[in-house]
Amino acid sequence: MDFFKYQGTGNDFILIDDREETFPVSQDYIAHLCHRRFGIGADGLILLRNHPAYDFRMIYFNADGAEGSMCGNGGRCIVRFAHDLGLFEKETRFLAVDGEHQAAVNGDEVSLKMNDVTHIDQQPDFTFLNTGSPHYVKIVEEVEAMDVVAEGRAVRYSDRFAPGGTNANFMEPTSDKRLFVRTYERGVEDETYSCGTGVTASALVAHQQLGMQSPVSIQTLGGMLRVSFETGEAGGFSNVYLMGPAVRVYQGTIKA
Ligand SMILES: N[C@H](CCC[C@H](N)C(=O)O)C(=O)O
Repeated sequence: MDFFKYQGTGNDFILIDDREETFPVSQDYIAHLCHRRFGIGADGLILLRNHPAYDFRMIYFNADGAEGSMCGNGGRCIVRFAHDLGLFEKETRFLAVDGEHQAAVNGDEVSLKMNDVTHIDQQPDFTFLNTGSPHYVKIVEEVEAMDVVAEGRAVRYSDRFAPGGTNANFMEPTSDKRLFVRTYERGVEDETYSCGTGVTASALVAHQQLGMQSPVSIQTLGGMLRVSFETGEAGGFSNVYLMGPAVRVYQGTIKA
């Protein structure tokens, strides 16, 4: 079976063209393929399937092999993959676990429209919101020096977010238009180099809490992303876009 490897700001994914629907979906098998020692190695695996009403359908699995909620960087990578497969030229519409997404390719950049965000749970020392996946966002100082794995894991497994858990983002404003964000990802159970839905959540929190204006630039361990948005009804957000590079890095064959 052929596979392709893509990455978007260092969030890396195995992409499979599964339009024939022959991929043997099983949690153990997907976890094995994503394993960085025994497998190909990736933060997640994504199947591209046909859909009668859309250019394609995205089915996303976290590195632990379980089907995940929406993945923003994975969404940008599958758009690049569909473009490489010749499924569209400049703009596309596809279906993911959280509904319809529009996207566009422009050189190395892929811009992905995210779902509107209506409900934001503002607590005294953190914010919780869903940008396709659940995200805890905390504003911190010296994010580069933090132990993101230890602190993120404590949040992820805390009673507050049981039983589903959450992704955990730690963000530091570095100018009036810029953030540095680090993310502990549930389902990978580690810090990743970048998390698209997490960066999106962080930008919206930066607007709400710090008055940061769209577009917000976000530095991650794996590179720069941008998020643009409009403020909607009753404190919500609409026309939310996640933008940044997404590229193919190699291709190969999975041993039968
Ligand atoms: N890396 C992803 C997030 C995956 C979500 C996953 N960790 C979950 O909560 O199921 C992103 O770029 O948005």
